[in-house]
Amino acid sequence: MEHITVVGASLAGLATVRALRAQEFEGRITVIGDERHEPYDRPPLSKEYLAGTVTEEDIGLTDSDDADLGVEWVIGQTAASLDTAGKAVVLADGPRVGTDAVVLATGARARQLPGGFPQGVHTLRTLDDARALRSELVPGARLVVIGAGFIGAEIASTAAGLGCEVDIVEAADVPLQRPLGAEMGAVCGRLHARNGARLHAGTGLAELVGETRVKAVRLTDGRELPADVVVVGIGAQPNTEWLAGSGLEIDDGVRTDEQGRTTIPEVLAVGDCAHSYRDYTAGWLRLEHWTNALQQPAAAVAALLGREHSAPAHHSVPYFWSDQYGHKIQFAGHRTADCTVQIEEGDPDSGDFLALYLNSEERPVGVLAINRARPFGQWRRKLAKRP
Ligand SMILES: NC(=O)c1ccc[n+]([C@@H]2O[C@H](COP(=O)([O-])OP(=O)(O)OC[C@H]3O[C@@H](n4cnc5c(N)ncnc54)[C@H](O)[C@@H]3O)[C@@H](O)[C@H]2O)c1
Repeated sequence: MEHITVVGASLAGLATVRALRAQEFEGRITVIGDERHEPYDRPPLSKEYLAGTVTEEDIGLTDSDDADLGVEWVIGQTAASLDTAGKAVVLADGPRVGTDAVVLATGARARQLPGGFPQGVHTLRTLDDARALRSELVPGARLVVIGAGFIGAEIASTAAGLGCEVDIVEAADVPLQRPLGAEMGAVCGRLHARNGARLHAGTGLAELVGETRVKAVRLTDGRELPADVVVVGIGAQPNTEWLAGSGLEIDDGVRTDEQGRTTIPEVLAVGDCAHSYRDYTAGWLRLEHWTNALQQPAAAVAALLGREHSAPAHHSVPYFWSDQYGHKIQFAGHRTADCTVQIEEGDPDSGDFLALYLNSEERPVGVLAINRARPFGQWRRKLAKRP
């Protein structure tokens, strides 16, 4: 194998390149990325970068060691199709990048509302999105956030800290219901009220009011919330449309095994765009977590280079964290519908506690902590030891 092409120049793409060199691949590497920026870290976009406490330079992911990776960066260019038979990635403006293998690391994008919308309505996924939103979050601005998931909650928290008036609209009965369940989702929901943001749960967006510029948000329950700025944080979808016709199995992401192998040899997928069979959960999961984008590529590269036996298997426990109103929320493991929650230490209402998720056999399969990083780390390691 002489030339490997990585499509996607964000965390998973960069982690792939680093893993290729760390695992002694000495051939040519090309990285294609459609954003016009070098790889940067996304978690600060809804937190410190939005708050203005870190700069664009601070969130850059590459360091001086990366200069030695010997990579050809094709930045600001979109891959339009994958010709698996002809072994090439075809760029949107025509050129073909011939290659021996491809690692897909195209990530996901923010789900958009259908139809057009007036000015003042934002999504947040990219640095350019964050720049545009940041300029609007001035003290006293009335912000309505649609969706109280990770993005919505973090932006609400940052905006409240900047002196904005914040309303959050959540379709489910509590925020973060899918990852955390109803009981702990409600605990996270109470953080908003305690910090001056109004959470409207169990209702959705009916209409954005305003012709050229947004003025209000009309809810499905008939209420109208005045708005100077609106953020839509209603989930993400994998960037895989360009792979239609490639022969890859696509179903909410590119289907892969634990190591990122697709159904086509020499094509792998990693990070947010990969819908992988996970040994840890004995099921299919498309993880949108930073840690997965960082870790999965090393295993994928080992599989690609035929070095699985010398590289550690990728069985890591799913993990995410979120920073909201000065609270560090951390979760590891996998919540299933039959889980019950047991408070191990602290008190959920104090915003400082650790809870275990027990399956029907009373075995811990997940751990949630707010502001309890140390015991959380111990539990995370214990969960990782589970077969
Ligand atoms: N700390 C973190 O891990 C973190 C932080 C920011 C972003 N992210 C990533 O960013 C991506 C997007 O995050 P997100 O928060 O948009 O997705 P999400 O899936 O976490 O949350 C979306 C929320 O919007 C709600 N919703 C959906 N449609 C709605 C509607 N019409 N009206 C009101 N509510 C509606 C859902 O019930 C859900 O609570 C994900 O990939 C996420 O992992 C992660």
